[in-house]
Amino acid sequence: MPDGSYSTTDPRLSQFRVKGEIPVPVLINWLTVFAMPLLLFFGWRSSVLGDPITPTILIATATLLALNAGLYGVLRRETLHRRGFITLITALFTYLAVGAVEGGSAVLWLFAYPPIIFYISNARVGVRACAGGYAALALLFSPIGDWVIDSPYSSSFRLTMLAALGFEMVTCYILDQSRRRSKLSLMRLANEFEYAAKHDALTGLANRREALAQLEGEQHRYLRNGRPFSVLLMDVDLFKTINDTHGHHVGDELLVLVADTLRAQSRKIDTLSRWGGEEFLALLPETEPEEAVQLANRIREAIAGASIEVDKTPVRATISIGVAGIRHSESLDRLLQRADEALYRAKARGRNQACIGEEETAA
Ligand SMILES: Nc1nc2c(ncn2[C@@H]2O[C@H](COP(=O)(O)OP(=O)(O)OP(=O)(O)O)[C@@H](O)[C@H]2O)c(=O)[nH]1
Repeated sequence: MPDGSYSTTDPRLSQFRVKGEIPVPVLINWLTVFAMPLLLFFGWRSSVLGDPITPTILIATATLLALNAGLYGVLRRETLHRRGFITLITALFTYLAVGAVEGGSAVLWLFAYPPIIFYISNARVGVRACAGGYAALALLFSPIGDWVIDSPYSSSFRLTMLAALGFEMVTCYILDQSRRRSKLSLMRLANEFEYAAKHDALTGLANRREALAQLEGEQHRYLRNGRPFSVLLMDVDLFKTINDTHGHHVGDELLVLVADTLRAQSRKIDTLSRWGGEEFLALLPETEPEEAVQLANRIREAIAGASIEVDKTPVRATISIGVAGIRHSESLDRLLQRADEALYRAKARGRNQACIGEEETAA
């Protein structure tokens, strides 16, 4: 079944991109582009108004924001980019509030902080940044703040600002949680679809399409670095008789038993798949045909020894196996054809046997 472990969701969520969603680095760069003229304009305005510090702060912030974006363009380090941006805007907004820039009205820019911070960082960082910012503003607006700065803020402005900002932060948190939840369910759905597209519903083994994809991957590895691999093509013997005697549902149970036995007998690196109705294919990486035959016999014996109970009577199945190992630069079709021919021979020799391709032994 698909991996449903999404309890620590944030890192995986940020990697999972829903179509149409603005990527965080793109948003940061756009915000930087919009912020630069604003910062330069207000910097110029403050210098005209005779403020000695604000122009320097605003121009320095604009420069650092541009540098942060430029650095991302070169290094492509998303975390660095995001952290740089958060640090710069946090410092800027702190200065706007503490410095009471524009006669104190610049503190209104704080309303831009919660939506940005929740979008570009994970929920934990968003909550911490907003709670920290809110506490700092409450402190600034308290009598303690009045000792520190010559505050231009009226008491009604302070009250409204704190209430409105608190309201906005809570709303942003709720919306962000909802966005994350819907993203999470999309992610689960995508995972389930991907699983269903690659696996057989009855046995849970890889399906034929996935097996072919794995075979192609293994063949590329073989052509690149010469690592051999083998395949086992397996077919349940006289399966029609089992179905006819006990019913289709018992046939299905036996297929599940065969799949479970295959899983128990093979290695982690092997790919097991349901190749067709009662046919299975095992892809055995880094395995010479001789070793593959040994494994095939182990599987065959294990399956012959396993049973399901029908009306208190054990019902068993046996399988026949065709073994083939990749040779020279042959195609996958040829390899599978040789495995099929070997399987045919195993059936012809009386079933419940593993046969290796004849050319294999001669090679
Ligand atoms: N229960 C069940 N039966 C299936 C499934 N898929 C295919 N089959 C049956 O598998 C049987 C395959 O029969 P045959 O191809 O005639 O071969 P066989 O009876 O296994 O005989 P040999 O292969 O010669 O040993 C058919 O009766 C199919 O209906 C499935 O998913 N569930």
